[in-house]
Amino acid sequence: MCDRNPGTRLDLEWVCKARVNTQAVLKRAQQIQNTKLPKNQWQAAWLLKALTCIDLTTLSGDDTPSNVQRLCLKALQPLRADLLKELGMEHEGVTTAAVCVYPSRVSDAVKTLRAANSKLPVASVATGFPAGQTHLSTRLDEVRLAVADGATEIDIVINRTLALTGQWEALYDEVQQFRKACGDAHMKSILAVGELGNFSTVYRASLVCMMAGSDFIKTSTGKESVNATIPVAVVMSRAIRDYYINTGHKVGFKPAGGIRTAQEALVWLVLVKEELGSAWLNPEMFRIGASSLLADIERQSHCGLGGSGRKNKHGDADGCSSAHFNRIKDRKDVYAFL
Ligand SMILES: O=C[C@H](O)COP(=O)(O)O
Repeated sequence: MCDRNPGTRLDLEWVCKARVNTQAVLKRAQQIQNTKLPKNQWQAAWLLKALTCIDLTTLSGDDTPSNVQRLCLKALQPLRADLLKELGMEHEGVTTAAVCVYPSRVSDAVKTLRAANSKLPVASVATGFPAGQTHLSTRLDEVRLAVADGATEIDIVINRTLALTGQWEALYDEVQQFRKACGDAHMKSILAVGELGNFSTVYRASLVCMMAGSDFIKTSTGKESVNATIPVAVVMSRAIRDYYINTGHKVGFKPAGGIRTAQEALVWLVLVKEELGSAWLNPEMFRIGASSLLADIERQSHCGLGGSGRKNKHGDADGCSSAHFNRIKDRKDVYAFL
């Protein structure tokens, strides 16, 4: 990950005066959703970009060492070898950005990745995920234990009660303590936007989390009834942009929850490119938290490369003729531009 956000003092005047124009946000979100998505030779490159920004996640009550191991191995080899070869990326070490698990599964992930000689980051959710309704001392211990087990990224959930009741100083103080407990581990702050009521509260909570030193702000846990949406992402991106303009510190953005299709992933890339710019379009500054997006990206990459996802009578994947290879040979360059 890139340079850390050191945070700033709590600027309560900025936080309290901030108002979000709902109609303007919805209009902008609509424009982004109507943007023409990349097709043909560009699409595979964009999908590859999306794939490298995924925090490949499993957050289930029935997680076990073996399904975490499988998740890690998938994160290390997220795309079929033949598809990578078609993209000319077979020697580039393409992986997802990180794996993301519950605190009690961190050691399983670390063990698997170490055995594979990989430095892929392990992210742990923490602070009473998903609700955040445990005592502060318990939430802080959870962060410290996950770091001690080898997590290098911590996805904390914020205390929604404090945000909903406008206790910004208390929220700032808690998030600062989480950041301290993280030590060198990078901290992503989950706002759980589906529970924050309105866009102004989302914007204010985003500012407070960034002022308290969050390295990323993240939309959702994936467990609320409303998770990552484009309008809320417009609001959070504007907060990131405003914070950057005012402080010079870049904070990353992580939509998460309910992102399941390659098409949706492309819209998220468009949003980041349009609202934050290309400097954010990389795993250092942008992540997609997702448990089941990868399968569709793999499927669509194959289709985007001319395959139908079916095998022909010789058992080869459709659409992988040598003429086809020639048509796509510049995709590696395309990828480099994104
Ligand atoms: O942080 C990541 C989310 O929990 C993933 O949500 P999802 O299972 O809806 O993809």
